[in-house]
Amino acid sequence: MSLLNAIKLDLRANTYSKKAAIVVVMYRIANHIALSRSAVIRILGYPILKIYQVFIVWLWGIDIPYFTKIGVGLNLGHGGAVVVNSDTVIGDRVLLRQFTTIGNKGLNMSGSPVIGNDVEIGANCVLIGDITIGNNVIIGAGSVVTKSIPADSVAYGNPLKITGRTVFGGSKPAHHKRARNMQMVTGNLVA
Ligand SMILES: CC(C)(COP(=O)(O)OP(=O)(O)OC[C@H]1O[C@@H](n2cnc3c(N)ncnc32)[C@H](O)[C@@H]1OP(=O)(O)O)[C@@H](O)C(=O)NCCC(=O)NCCS
Ligand SMILES: CC(=O)OC[C@H](N)C(=O)O
Repeated sequence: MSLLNAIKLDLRANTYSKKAAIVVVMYRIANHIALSRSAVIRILGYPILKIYQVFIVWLWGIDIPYFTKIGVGLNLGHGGAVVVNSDTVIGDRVLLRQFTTIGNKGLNMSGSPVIGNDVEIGANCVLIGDITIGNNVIIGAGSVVTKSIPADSVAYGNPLKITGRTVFGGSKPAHHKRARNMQMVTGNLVA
């Protein structure tokens, strides 16, 4: 997909906060430069990487390294601080809410989460280690996730409990709208 099309999808996902929209577009451009095979693009784009590092990472505290692989339609919700290890892989249309950390289990330890498509992560979560989060997963606010979560699950808490399954009806462009329209089918989670 072209950079322009990716940016269009990112902008569409971040209508809630202009700050989030700016961050995601800046990330997308910086990521494109950082991973470019062209030395010319990497050299000419170097100042943009530094601007991203200073303004987005240091000043706004949205610590998503520009090397991190993230699919299109990343939604940063309110645009609050997050920390994501650069080894993390994030799929398409993921909602990453404020004050969440995604990373490894310790200094110099390898193994960061791989997150699928259409995943919604609640505020104040911690996802650590060599784990996989399947497609269409909802992780509740304040969860500590140290184990993989299968696709189509709702999970929350510390220790984490898988409490239901996500069933999405129809196809809607904006992920957060889609999440609101979903039905959760399980014991106490019938919506
Ligand atoms: C996980 C979640 C999607 C479940 O929503 P829901 O289906 O409407 O769940 P309910 O409110 O019916 O709660 C069902 C039970 O789970 C508990 N529960 C819900 N979310 C929880 C969470 N994140 N952590 C711990 N327990 C939770 C409720 O207290 C309730 O317990 P009870 O049966 O003992 O009363 C939602 O609670 C959540 O955490 N969303 C994240 C949203 C977010 O981050 N918002 C920030 C906005 S800025
Ligand atoms: C991004 C967005 O829709 O935010 C609304 C709400 N605070 C939430 O996080 O779901």
